[in-house]
Amino acid sequence: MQAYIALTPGDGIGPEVVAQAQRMLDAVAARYGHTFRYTTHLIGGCSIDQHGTALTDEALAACQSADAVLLGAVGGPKWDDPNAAVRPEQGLLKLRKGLGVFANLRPVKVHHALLDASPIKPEVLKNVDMVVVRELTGGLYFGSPKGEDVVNGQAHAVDTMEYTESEVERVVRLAFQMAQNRKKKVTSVDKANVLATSRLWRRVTNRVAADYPDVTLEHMLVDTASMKLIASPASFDVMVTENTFGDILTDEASLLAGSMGLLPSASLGESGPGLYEPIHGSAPDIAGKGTANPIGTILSAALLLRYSLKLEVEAAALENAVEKAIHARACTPDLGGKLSTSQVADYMLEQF
Ligand SMILES: NC(=O)C1=CN([C@@H]2O[C@H](COP(=O)(O)OP(=O)(O)OC[C@H]3O[C@@H](n4cnc5c(N)ncnc54)[C@H](O)[C@@H]3O)[C@@H](O)[C@H]2O)C=CC1
Ligand SMILES: CC(C)CC(=O)C(=O)O
Ligand SMILES: [Mg+2]
Repeated sequence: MQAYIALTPGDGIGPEVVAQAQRMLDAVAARYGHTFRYTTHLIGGCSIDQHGTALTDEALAACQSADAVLLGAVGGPKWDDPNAAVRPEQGLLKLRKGLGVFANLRPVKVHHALLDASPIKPEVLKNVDMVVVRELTGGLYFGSPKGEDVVNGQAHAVDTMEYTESEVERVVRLAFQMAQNRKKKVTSVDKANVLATSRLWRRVTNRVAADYPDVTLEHMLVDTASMKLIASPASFDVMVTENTFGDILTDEASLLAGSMGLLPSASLGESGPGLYEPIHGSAPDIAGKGTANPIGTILSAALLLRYSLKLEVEAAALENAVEKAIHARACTPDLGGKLSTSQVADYMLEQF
């Protein structure tokens, strides 16, 4: 097949990990007789430096016309001035909104060869295989009003958590559909004892659940969920939650797998290109050192093959290459290995 993939490497380790994922995609194309065409676009701090904005309309339009978008990460200390009018993260939010990708799927698996890489006891990690479905284009990151002003002579800031019924319904429905093909359990995470948005979330989830009688639904408050994720992670199958809760809970969940550098994500909408990115940020503390773990981005490329290009065999082959590398502990220092970012991909390519 012929496919057009837009690359948005971004800042910090973003370009380092996207380069390795692109090498893996090229290997897939060569082995299975596909042609992948790429364009590369600035996003985040590098776009601010060049264009004064974190994502130009032209870059967004190019991503919208692609079959899929593969992103690295945005941000870094250079652009962290609290007084700055433009921030790198605005580019990422504009891209997610512009692509309409409301559901961010973040699978969390524990590889038996990495049990010692996690601070959690091995017996607790047994049978962990879950996916967090994070709402991605609503909630606190997008609600209005948002911003700073002065009230009664005092600096004042506001962020707004808002959701409509249809925004909740579409992402919850997707979570139930995923659960039907998995262990048939949905855990909906909210803060319904305090937040109005969570009470709406819970009501809509209960209504949607009636359409999926084969799936068990449990509701869990987010504070409890953050504890259970560490205490009994194997009890989860599909966890569905709003934007901010999902953002935070998945960084926590990366500890189960062993490193922030391991977890991939796929962001999907009703139609149009999907957006694929590791769950981590631009990791300024290791940027430029060649030690970033590329696996989260390579697994994101596998999800791109699966969801956007419908190439299941190819996606599984890429995941298998990652499995082999992990099994052999051909890994970067975050997993106790000695390999560089590109050497991890070298190893996978040799086995591919
Ligand atoms: N999707 C995105 O583009 C995101 C961007 N950010 C931005 O990234 C910048 C840094 O944020 P942090 O809070 O430091 O979060 P981070 O996710 O970049 O890093 C957290 C920790 O995980 C490690 N880490 C992350 N990815 C890794 C990888 N692939 N291999 C090995 N170690 C890895 C880092 O070295 C660091 O110690 C900030 O500007 C933040 O706004 C943060 C999260 C997501
Ligand atoms: C950088 C933020 C906009 C979001 C984030 O941390 C994430 O998507 O994981
Ligand atoms: Mg995050």
